[in-house]
Amino acid sequence: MSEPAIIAEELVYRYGDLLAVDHISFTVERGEILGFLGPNGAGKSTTVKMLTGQLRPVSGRALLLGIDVARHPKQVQARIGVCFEQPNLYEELSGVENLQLFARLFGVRDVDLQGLLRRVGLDGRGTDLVGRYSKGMKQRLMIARALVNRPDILFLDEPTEGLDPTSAEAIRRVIVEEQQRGATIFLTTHDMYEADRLCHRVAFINSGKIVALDTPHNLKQQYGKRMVRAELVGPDGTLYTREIVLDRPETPTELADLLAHEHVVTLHSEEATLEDIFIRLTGRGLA
Ligand SMILES: Nc1ncnc2c1ncn2[C@@H]1O[C@H](COP(=O)(O)OP(=O)(O)OP(=O)(O)O)[C@@H](O)[C@H]1O
Repeated sequence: MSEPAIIAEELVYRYGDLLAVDHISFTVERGEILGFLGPNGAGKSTTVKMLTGQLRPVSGRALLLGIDVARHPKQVQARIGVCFEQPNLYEELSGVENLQLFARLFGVRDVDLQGLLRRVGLDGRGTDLVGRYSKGMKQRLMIARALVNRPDILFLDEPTEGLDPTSAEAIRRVIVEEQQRGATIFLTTHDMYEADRLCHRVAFINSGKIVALDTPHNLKQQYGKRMVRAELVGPDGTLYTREIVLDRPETPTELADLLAHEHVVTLHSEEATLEDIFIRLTGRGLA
């Protein structure tokens, strides 16, 4: 079996007295989509900066594709794609010129830039100056740029935030296509629905620590409550609802009573969302 795409071993980072990342360890397998979820200030960007060689950990080690990032940042950077934080595009150049510049930087020759623009929904706009692009267009160009060197690992920060639903869906499609090509995706997001849909596993990060890391399914099984919500009609004809929590010893009797003695109009099963679970684990929301 090939070695994992990412190994983080006891990573620590401080800004002065502030412990921003507190002994974080995890592994991401090749071809996996890992969601990295946490509220503002949790330490997500700082972790990514250590993984991508932009910050040197105070202690601990990051290995990408088996290479020690702090020792060989250039070697690692040639094999990854990063779309993170503030747009750093050349506004006085066109979209396609920005991509060409990046391709030259990486010594990539045979890349289909028009194809890349098409994938992020910027076909027909490649010759426009980036300075005239909207915020969402710049974001999509940054994603295209991160793909220029056909990266083995793709780091994406909130890739669909602020995009209209059609563009957001196009970007999610690109993420899945990249994964199918064999790339590993490290996806930072606040969007639990997106994480649930796209990610094989999600890590919850809070105050510089990973508080849970598992598949969305397992997290829901382990921490979430499944329930049945029934809409009922009372004797006087008014509608009311009742919730029955599943997976408890008394559940079968409660459900049988409900069906035998009440007038049930609708019956729906519901499971906890990742957001519910995050709140349960940390006492705070993701916003
Ligand atoms: N350059 C810096 N100097 C000092 N403190 C910083 C710096 N960058 C980040 N921090 C602090 O480190 C902590 C972690 O920040 P980080 O940017 O890693 O969080 P984040 O999870 O990426 O947040 P967001 O979702 O807002 O991007 C925060 O308390 C933040 O204020």
